[in-house]
Order: sequence, then C-alpha cells, then structure tokens
Amino acid sequence: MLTLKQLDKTFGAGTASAHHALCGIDLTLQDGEFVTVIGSNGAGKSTLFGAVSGSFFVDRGRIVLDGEDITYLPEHKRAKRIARIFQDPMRGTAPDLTLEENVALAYARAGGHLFAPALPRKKRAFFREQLARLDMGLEDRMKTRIGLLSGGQRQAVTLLMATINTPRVLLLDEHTAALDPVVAERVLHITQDIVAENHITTMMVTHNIGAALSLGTRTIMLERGRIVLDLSGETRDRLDVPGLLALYREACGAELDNDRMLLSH
Ligand SMILES: Nc1ncnc2c1ncn2[C@@H]1O[C@H](COP(=O)(O)OP(=O)(O)OP(=O)(O)O)[C@@H](O)[C@H]1O
Repeated sequence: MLTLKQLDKTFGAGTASAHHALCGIDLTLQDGEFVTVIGSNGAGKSTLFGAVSGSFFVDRGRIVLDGEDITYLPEHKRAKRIARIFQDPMRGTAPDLTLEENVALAYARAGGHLFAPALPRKKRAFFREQLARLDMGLEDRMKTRIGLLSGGQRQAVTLLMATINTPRVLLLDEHTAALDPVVAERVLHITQDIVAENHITTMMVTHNIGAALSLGTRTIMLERGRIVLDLSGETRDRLDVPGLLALYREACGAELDNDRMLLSH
C-alpha cells in the first residue's frame, strides 16, 4: 500500500517566483490499484510523481510504502521499489548499448548494483520471451543498439526493463504521448497486461481523458497542486468526457485549461 499524507512542495520558496506545486496531497493506493491521473497544465502531476519517486524531498507530509516511511529515502534507494517512465522514449535506455546490455543494466540497477555483469542465461531467455510478447520482432534483435530502434519499440523495452524485477509502484508519466496512435495503443495494452499480471500499484498520467476513464479502476484529477476529483466505482464507470468536464467545472468553478487533453478525445 502507498500512502501520501498531506504532501506539500513549494519550488523556489522564499523567492519572488515561489510556486506552491503540491498543496496537502492525501492519497492512498491499495496494492495492485491502477489509478489514472489527469489535470490541467501545471496542475502538479509530474511534481506528484517526482515526490513519490524521490527526485526531490517534499517540504511537509509523509510518504509511506508498505508500512515504511520513505519520505526522506534518497531516489536511488527507492528505485528498486518505485519505477518511473517518462514521455520521452529516449530517456529510459542507453542508446549506445545493445538491447541485451540495457537489460543487464536494468537487472543490475533493480538489484542495487552499480555495475552490470553479463546477463545470466535464464534471465536472458525470460527477457527474450517477454520481448516476443510485444510482437515487435525485438526478440531477435538482442544484439542491436537500442539507439537504432523506433520510439515505440524503445518505450516498450523501457516498460519491460522498468518492471523486470517487479517494482511495488509504477509511475507512468504520459509514457505513450510521444508515440503514434497505433503504437501508443499497443504500448498501453502491454502496460495493462504487465501491471495486471504482476499486481503492480500504478499511477499513470495521461492527457487522453477517454484513456483515463477506461484504463485502470480509479481516476484522480489535480488542479493547482490539489486533488479536486477522485473517481472510482459506478460514478467513474458511467462518466463520459462531457460529464467529467462538468464535474471539473463544478469542483473548480472554471473550465479545464489543457488544450492537449481537450483535443485528444
Ligand atoms: N523544478 C521546478 N522548479 C520550479 N518550478 C517547478 C519545478 N517543477 C515544476 N515546477 C512548477 O510547478 C508547477 C507544476 O508542474 P508540473 O510539471 O508538476 O505540472 P504538470 O501537471 O505535470 O503539467 P503538464 O501537464 O503541463 O506537464 C508548474 O507551475 C511548474 O512550472
């Protein structure tokens, strides 16, 4: 279980450009829960992920994972349990290393090691099987430099690498936004399968409202560093995009300001 209690973060505190990016975030995620996260531009979605993954420490509040207080645990020590994938497919892999070398690195990192020994044969075979499931022909390209793969292929590999040692929490920060729609759809399918099979507690930021309402079992909406909507069960099941926008208007007294979100449904 992941619990966030009263998280607060101000960037540039004490300066003229101070920005209160997280304002008392309270959120509990059950094991294996898949939550989609939406919100207008600058609402604090990436900041929330940064707080959970440890890119910075929060100013106030507590982050508790499986009963352990990890609020001040450095990022590299959380990495074994909390994986994060970004929008940029180039970010999660080393372009000059082969697919196999990247996988070896991911294993090493997940095990808390600095150096990557050669991949044990069993693990190699397992990863090859996983690659075959992607149906992108990558299982026969273990010796190919990652930099030669397409964005979609790289993002799919990044997803496999991030979940190689089954993290407790997976943070997906618009991880399909830079892919063409067909590839994005496929990567989303793979995401759902991996998350469900491994029972990984997952939060996924998306600007696609339709995807936000159809994937996972819960949707939260952020606005100015606060959770303004937390939708699940029948309420969420019955909701369509206009319905969500109306709820937003009711909660915030304004129209949603996110062009990408409004254009993508
Ligand atoms: N390191 C930082 N220093 C100063 N301000 C920051 C920093 N990171 C984020 N912010 C500010 O905090 C606010 C929240 O940013 P964040 O990236 O979390 O928003 P977001 O909801 O992910 O937005 P988007 O959908 O546009 O990516 C923004 O106003 C942003 O400019």
